[in-house]
Amino acid sequence: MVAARIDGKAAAASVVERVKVEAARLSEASGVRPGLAVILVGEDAASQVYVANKGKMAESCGFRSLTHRLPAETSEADLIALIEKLNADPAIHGILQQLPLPGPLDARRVIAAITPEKDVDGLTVINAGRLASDVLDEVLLPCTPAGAMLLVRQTLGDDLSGKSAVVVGRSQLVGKPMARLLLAANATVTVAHSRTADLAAVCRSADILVAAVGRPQMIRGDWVKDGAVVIDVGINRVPAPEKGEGKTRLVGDVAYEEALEHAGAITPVPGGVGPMTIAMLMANTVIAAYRAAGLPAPTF
Ligand SMILES: NC(=O)C1=CN([C@@H]2O[C@H](COP(=O)(O)OP(=O)(O)OC[C@H]3O[C@@H](n4cnc5c(N)ncnc54)[C@H](OP(=O)(O)O)[C@@H]3O)[C@@H](O)[C@H]2O)C=CC1
Ligand SMILES: Nc1nc(=O)c2c([nH]1)NC[C@@H]1CN(c3ccc(C(=O)N[C@@H](CCC(=O)O)C(=O)O)cc3)C=[N+]21
Repeated sequence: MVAARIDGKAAAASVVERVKVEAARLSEASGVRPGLAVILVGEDAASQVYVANKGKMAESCGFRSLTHRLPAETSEADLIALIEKLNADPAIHGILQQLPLPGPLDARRVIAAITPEKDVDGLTVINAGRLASDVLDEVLLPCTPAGAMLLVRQTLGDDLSGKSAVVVGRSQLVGKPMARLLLAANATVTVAHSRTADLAAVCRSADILVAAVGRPQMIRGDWVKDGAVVIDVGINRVPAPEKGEGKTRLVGDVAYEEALEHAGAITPVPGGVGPMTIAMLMANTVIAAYRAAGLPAPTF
């Protein structure tokens, strides 16, 4: 079998088209323009790229977009003071604190300062709790699992009854919320992690295999059940001497070429889940703006 390639770039473009329409509708109904504030502390190279992409995408959606770049030495008190100012600013509907934070800054305390209604990364305890408790009409979902789930639904439909899903990774940002979304769609879900015994055998049981580990090409082709849908969340930069000295390329957590021989459908890296993450951030911002205006929010 040769797998179908799941085109995350195209799916992301269609989400962004809907976001633009919904933003225009909101502006007509209430004069509100969605506002997104991104906070970047320090100089993390990868984060710089994501932040620039997010800002460009927000502007193309017609949002007000602000990026706060703070030096790595910023104190926790100053960072939290900025977040509190943004919490109180009626022109801002979404606040995204780029992670990881440098040095002594405590991500848990910083994230906790964000008002849950503006938490477009879905990382506050309140939004994690809403997802865990099926309070889905009020939740803001983490963008990456929400985007990955859209790709699953596009491939298999909305109801995953009778399907087994394996999520490799249990982070707060990706693995755990992904498992909860698959469960909400009626899949039978297993969450694997670094302490799992015989990971290859666990993966082979999956009709839907989600890799969110952060280890380049760890999941081999023969770990993939024939016909499975493979969602590769991993973004790993590896040396690419074939492109020239010192060059790098992005690979996922799945050995893509090998997995192509087994999977029914698979997301590439780049061009899979990554673009969906940014599209879902725009979707969350427009959802937060509708709710702030007291209007029923669109669903994606
Ligand atoms: N496409 C996108 O938009 C995004 C991509 N990413 C990428 O997704 C990947 C995962 O990110 P994130 O969840 O934040 O990462 P974390 O490092 O927070 O979590 C990694 C998870 O993988 C598990 N793990 C590590 N090594 C192994 C192993 N050998 N076998 C099985 N499980 C293992 C860990 O297990 P344990 O809990 O036991 O330590 C942990 O649960 C990264 O490559 C990241 O760059 C992240 C966010 C967005
Ligand atoms: N608070 C927080 N929220 C995040 O969502 C978050 C974060 N911190 N820290 C880092 C990770 C990583 N992440 C990516 C987003 C987009 C692409 C993306 O657009 N990728 C493109 C290509 C990127 C490229 O070429 O460099 C693709 O896969 O096709 C990748 C990775 C969000 N993260």
